[in-house]
Amino acid sequence: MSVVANPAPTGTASPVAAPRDEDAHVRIRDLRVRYAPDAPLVLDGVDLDIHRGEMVALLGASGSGKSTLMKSLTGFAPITSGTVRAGDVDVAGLRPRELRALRAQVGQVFQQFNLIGRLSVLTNVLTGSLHHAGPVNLLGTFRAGERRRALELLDRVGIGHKANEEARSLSGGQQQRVAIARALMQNPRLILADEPVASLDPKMSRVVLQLLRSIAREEGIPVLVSLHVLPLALEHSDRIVGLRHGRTLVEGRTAELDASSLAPVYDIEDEEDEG
Ligand SMILES: Nc1ncnc2c1ncn2[C@@H]1O[C@H](COP(=O)(O)OP(=O)(O)OP(=O)(O)O)[C@@H](O)[C@H]1O
Repeated sequence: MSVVANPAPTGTASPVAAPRDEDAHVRIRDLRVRYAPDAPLVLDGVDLDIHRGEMVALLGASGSGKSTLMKSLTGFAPITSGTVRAGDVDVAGLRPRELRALRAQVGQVFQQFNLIGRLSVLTNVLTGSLHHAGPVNLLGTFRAGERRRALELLDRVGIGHKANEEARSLSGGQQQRVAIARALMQNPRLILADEPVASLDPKMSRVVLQLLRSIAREEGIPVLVSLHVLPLALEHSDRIVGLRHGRTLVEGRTAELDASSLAPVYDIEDEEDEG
């Protein structure tokens, strides 16, 4: 179970300890990250658990460390101290080959979709399987089983009828669903979605977030999603973690949080006081 943080008084934000479950798929403990030896800490003692079947929303002002926290799970951020575990893998100190294997198991979804626009929707989804394969001719050599699976996934995200269209001809919301199908094509053990709805209108944002949450629930894949819009986090997550200046300011079950308990995450006056 989790606790609702008592938002720290102005200027004294502090991490909040919540009871931890040793079975969590993701277990981050006391993570500190700095990008260069003399640079300031970007993450300063962050703990995070994500369980199977759970969608956790990451909130925080620009620069609070959300992307860095996600990158720590795929070895793209330097782990200065602390532990980062994904499944049974300790991310710090992995060799390049081990890192590639880890990344193959993590589905990633980004704000800008990152599709190959001139290729078909189906081929874009199929590229998700390349994480587990050697170099392949993108246009010809996917196996029939992979094509079937890609079509199933396109149906799963609601755009099977678009399979043969060029990716660039789709709307933003449809492209993001292609990106999610591509992530699922990896058979991921974890999905990281870094501001996946920042380029979408409110209606499409809801569609995409509902889809991610249903994937978490129905496939049991843990999902970590960073968001900028507080009501979306309150509507579409099981748990919320609010970062501020690289520290956990608020953490709790979404059902136990509301806009006022999360407001300090974005408290601008607080920043001015600290300056
Ligand atoms: N590769 C890097 N090298 C040096 N500094 C970095 C690097 N990546 C991020 N930072 C710094 O780390 C801090 C946190 O950045 P990060 O992107 O993690 O924040 P964020 O909360 O995701 O922000 P946003 O919401 O704007 O994407 C920022 O001060 C940023 O400049």
